[in-house]
Amino acid sequence: MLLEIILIIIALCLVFYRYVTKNFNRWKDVGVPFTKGRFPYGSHVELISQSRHINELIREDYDKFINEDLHGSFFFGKPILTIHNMEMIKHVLVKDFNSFVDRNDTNLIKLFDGGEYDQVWVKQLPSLLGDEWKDVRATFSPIFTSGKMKGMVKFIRKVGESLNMEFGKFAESGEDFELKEVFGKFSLDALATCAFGINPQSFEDKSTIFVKHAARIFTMTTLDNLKMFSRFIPFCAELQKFLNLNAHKPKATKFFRDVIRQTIQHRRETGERPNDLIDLMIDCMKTSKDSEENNADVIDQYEHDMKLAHNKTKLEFDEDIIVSTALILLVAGYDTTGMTLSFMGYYLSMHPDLQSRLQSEIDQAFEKNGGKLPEYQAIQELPYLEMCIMESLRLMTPVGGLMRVCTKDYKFPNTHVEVKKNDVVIIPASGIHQDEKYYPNPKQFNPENFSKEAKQSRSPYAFLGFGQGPRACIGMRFALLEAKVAMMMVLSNYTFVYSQKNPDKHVIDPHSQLGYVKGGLFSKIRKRN
Ligand code: HEM
Repeated sequence: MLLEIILIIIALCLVFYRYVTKNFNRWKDVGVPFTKGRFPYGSHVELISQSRHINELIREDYDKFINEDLHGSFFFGKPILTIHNMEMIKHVLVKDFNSFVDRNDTNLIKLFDGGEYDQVWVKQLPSLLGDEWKDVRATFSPIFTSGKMKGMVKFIRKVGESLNMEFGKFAESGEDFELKEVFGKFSLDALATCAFGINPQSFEDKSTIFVKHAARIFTMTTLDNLKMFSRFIPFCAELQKFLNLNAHKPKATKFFRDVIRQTIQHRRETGERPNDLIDLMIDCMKTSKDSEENNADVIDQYEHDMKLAHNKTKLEFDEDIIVSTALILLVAGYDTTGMTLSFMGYYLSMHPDLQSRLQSEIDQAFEKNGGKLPEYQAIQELPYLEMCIMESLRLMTPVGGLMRVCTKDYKFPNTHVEVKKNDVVIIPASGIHQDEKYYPNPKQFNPENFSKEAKQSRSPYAFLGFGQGPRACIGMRFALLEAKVAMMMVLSNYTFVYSQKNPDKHVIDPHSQLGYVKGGLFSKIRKRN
């Protein structure tokens, strides 16, 4: 009996070994340069051991193959194709988008698919597939038109006042402070106010239940990783779903689901309508006129590329789609925006001359509006402010690699390169953003990289901070508005001053979901005269 058991275990191990390694010759066979795969993790054990951040690995691999059009690697047994060539990137993200609609393949989606609370995550925009994604994206895109964003300024300004009060305390004490701790609170409160109808008041009290559950959502423990990756083991995902087991922070997920359901119910019962993102989402569920609004809003090539040509197949969703969407707006927007503001504060503290140029632009805008924060349109007309935000995003890119899955076999035009259905394609944003072909002195903070002339002189696909094409960041306008309002309110009153507490060398914290700096980024702040 013992012998039979040992033989069965050996046979299972061999099957598993074969299952993982069966594609390890894939890139060699088609003549694509690649990083070798090793059993069981693929090309980068650091991703499993969590000793390096993916953004750094993407950048290093890009540099290793910098003169190539593309390179291959493996994640566990999955072949990954990383594309460097701008024309090929354009095909994946925009021109032949219909062959690369999804961000996950049906296997990767298993990571999210479990019990009742995991379902909230499976239904989210970033994970949805094919036509279902198109339906949801087309339904909710209208909430981010510039017309709708105008109405958000009042909510963001209110949270900006708390941000200024917090900075006032640091200016008085002269203390060094960690930038993301402060900007994170701003970003959380701004998003929660707009997407959940609740101001968590993070500046006043760190221990509110909303803040605690949000902190849990943004933390990934080793146990979380184990639960999630266990779903790669054959039949494990199906079993967990059958047993209603949840891998994605069920307590916090339940909390947010209940909050949003209660808010929707309250609005329905009372007719209250502050016109925040929740109201706009509820409206979107009722109307199908979104495409007209989108068209009216197209302003440049980026927006043009982002347009999704799709006739919705399913106009009615249940309320859970609002729950999932509100939660993903919080998750996708919180850290990205908090980090971007932190990087910007850090770079401005390092470059007092650039900071004072930005302050002059902002001061003039306030003066023109009688000392008050300008209206939406005037905020959009501050070029240097946007240049500084984009340059911060270029140098410290929160989403270091854009992911697409090939949804039908595809051959890149005028090349011999073919990708098969279910192959994963990565666009290495963190590598491209530091390539001197596109950005001279790429390690230097230089907002001039985003002057009109500089932008015209390089491919539009050389900047991928918000992604590109129909699957680009849906919240870009909201994020930029949030960042602009925050910086205008802060810089009109205060000046960032470089802190000696900053690390000499930036290492990206492998435990941060997006690429934030290990140990944090510090600044001091001084009240302006
Ligand atoms: C500076 C802040 C932000 C940055 C840098 C950022 C960046 C990105 C990037 C790179 C993507 C992937 C795009 C692609 O694959 O082509 C993305 C997707 C997404 N972002 Fe953002 N984002 C930010 C803020 C926000 C905000 C504030 C929201 C919501 C209000 C948001 C919601 C989303 C959603 C829902 C997706 C998935 C879109 C889809 O799959 O259709 N993001 N974001």
